[in-house]
Amino acid sequence: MSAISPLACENLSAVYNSRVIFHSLTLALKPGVFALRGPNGIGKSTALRLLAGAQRPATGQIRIDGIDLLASPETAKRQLSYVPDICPVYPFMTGEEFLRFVAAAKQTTLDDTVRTLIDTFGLTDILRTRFDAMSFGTQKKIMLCAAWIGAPRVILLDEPGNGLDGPARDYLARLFRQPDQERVILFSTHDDALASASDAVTIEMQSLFRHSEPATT
Ligand SMILES: Nc1ncnc2c1ncn2[C@@H]1O[C@H](COP(=O)(O)OP(=O)(O)OP(=O)(O)O)[C@@H](O)[C@H]1O
Repeated sequence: MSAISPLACENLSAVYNSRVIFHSLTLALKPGVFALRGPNGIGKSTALRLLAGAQRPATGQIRIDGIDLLASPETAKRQLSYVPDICPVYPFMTGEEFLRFVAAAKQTTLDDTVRTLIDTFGLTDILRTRFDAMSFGTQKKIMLCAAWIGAPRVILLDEPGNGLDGPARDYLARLFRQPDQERVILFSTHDDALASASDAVTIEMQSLFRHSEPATT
């Protein structure tokens, strides 16, 4: 196993319109599955957006598999997948087109792992449907399948159980339980059942702030 932490950050801070949401957020995760927990407004979604490179931190450093995400975003993002809670909609694409688009962007193909995910989520027939004709939960399942494309070392999921039916949530928990010696999965959730069924290590958001209390709403 590589000694480099797949996901690490130091002194991250997030500021919206000069309001500090948090600062000094620091972590270094070994491979495993981690549930990011904390009250509404503490900054879980914001932290995941920063770690995914979808939003620039006001200060701090992020390393994906040892690569500086802010200095070398394209290289770092090859080892990273991120599924936000509200997924961006690709109205004119079918599910299959979207998955192939992501695979092409990652210079790979849809491997057996992804095909198994598609099959188990029951998506095979609906892959020919356009996004704008899919339910929220179906869109979410396709985005989750996309997260596994290219076997990234870091998968960041914001409330991955939201919108999923019971069997799909159970499957997600089973998927999280599969040991992977190389990968970090970090997901935020308010769903106690998903957190415990997935055997995830709980990370309280509060514990990541080194020097001060975060702002909450
Ligand atoms: N785009 C934005 N502009 C201004 N403020 C924002 C923005 N996004 C989030 N915030 C604020 O940042 C704080 C943290 O929000 P965030 O969504 O990261 O929290 P959270 O822990 O994920 O909350 P929840 O559990 O409700 O999903 C909140 O006070 C929120 O109002």
